[in-house]
Amino acid sequence: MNPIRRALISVSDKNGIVELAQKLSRIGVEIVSTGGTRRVLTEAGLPVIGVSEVTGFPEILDGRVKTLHPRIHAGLLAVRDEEEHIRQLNEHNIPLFDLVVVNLYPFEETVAQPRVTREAAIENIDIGGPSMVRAAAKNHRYVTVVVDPDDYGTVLDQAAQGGVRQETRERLAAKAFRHTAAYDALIAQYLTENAGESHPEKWTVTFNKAQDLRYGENPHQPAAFYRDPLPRKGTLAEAEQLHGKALSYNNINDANAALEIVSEFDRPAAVAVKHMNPCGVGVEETAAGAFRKAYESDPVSIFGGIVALNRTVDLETARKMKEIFLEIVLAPDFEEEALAVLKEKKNLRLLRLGEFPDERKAAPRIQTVSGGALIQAEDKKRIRREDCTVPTRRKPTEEEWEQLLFAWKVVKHVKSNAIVLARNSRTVGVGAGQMNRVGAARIAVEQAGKEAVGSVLASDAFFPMKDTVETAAQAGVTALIQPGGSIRDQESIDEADRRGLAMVFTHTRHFKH
Ligand SMILES: NC(=O)c1ncn([C@@H]2O[C@H](COP(=O)(O)O)[C@@H](O)[C@H]2O)c1NC=O
Repeated sequence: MNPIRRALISVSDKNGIVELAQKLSRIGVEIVSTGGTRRVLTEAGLPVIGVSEVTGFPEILDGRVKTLHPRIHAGLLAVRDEEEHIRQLNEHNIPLFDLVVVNLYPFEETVAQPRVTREAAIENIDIGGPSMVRAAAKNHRYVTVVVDPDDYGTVLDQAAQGGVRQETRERLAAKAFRHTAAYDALIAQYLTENAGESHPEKWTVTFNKAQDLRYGENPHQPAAFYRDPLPRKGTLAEAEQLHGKALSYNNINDANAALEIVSEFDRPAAVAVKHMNPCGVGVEETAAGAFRKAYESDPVSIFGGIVALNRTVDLETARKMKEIFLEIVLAPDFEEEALAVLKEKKNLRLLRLGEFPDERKAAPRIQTVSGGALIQAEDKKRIRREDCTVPTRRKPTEEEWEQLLFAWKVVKHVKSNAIVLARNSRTVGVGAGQMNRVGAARIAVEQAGKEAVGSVLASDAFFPMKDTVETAAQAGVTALIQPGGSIRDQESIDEADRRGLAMVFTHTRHFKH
């Protein structure tokens, strides 16, 4: 147990600080503070020593230098069991600090503001605060460090009982280093993004915990959801849950997949997702029409699915949704009557995105692997008709072009190897995550059944052989879209020509694993 005799308090966010200082003062703790903090405490009638009185030096450079002084840092870092350290402190008349209470300049809040200037951001980089926190945390054998008001109570209780326990000091030191590491990571992230660097030599992003989850992908896997400290409008992490049970790990993952797919479309679109793959996607003139199409795509798989819309959910759509069992409905907004209808379903989770920006900031994709991490840019590439070439004799009709580009947007989000069959702006068959391409095609064709006739087929990567063209043709598919680029492209082109199919090359691959 380490008794608290002297505390160094320097906080930007002054909430709760007067109460803490009052209680410390009551148990006989001497308080030393920086300018603004001292003023607040003095105004509350507390006896406080100014940092300048300890350092014998004024706070200068608009506060850029206040606690950065040997008379502060020696008092934090001295090893108290080392005679020589104590002798040196005595020689220079340096006081020891037993407790450091610091919260830092609000860098996160500053850069979260919409039109923050670089100057404002830089001025909110705290230097003296993290130095004190790190010094105290390093020397936690003797010093207690507090960076979070949630810990005031524990420290006060223990201080009142004679001193702060070792395990508390260790826990608070770890928390302090997490705090300064996250603080610096955000500064590094801000400056790195501003410098336009995408894959720097060190990867130092930080996330704040949004919520604990009951478990991860399976009940024996502990899990939590973390959010980017910077506001990313229109993202899942920013969505507001309006109703229903708490989200699970799999819910969040699936909802994210649904959001990514529905964001591809400018026209009203609805997407139903199961296990990270779309089981139904529909585009129509209205939200209700889009949802009806997504439902008709695969009325079996949508059961227990996650549905995302890129338009406000209206009463008509809500009524249709209510007829089936869904886990989540995610949309930019809900009309009041629609909300009332959907809320009748006790467990249905309703997520409001607020806005639905056309171009969201691409977030890097991080995949941990044994001993490391793979980091890549998000696949934000969108294909336009002008990007494509048509190697077959027959060119797609206007209707086929529309359906091919629709299917292409969907196949981009299906796990590889991926094949999507579409007709009338809705999916009719999805073959996902197969180990060979023709296998995915067969699944999609089988699922489509009669609806394969007159449909189009999209493939996320090139045809290594002509077998997918054969499978498609036999099922009644009339046009195909694929990246092209196989050394055996000509065989697929010849096969398509022989059967009168139109084929489009996008020259872009959309693997998704
Ligand atoms: N420069 C310094 O020596 C310094 N020492 C402490 N600070 C910060 O100043 C803030 C408190 O200032 P004040 O008590 O004057 O309101 C705290 O967020 C603290 O982390 C400093 N400010 C920035 O680096």
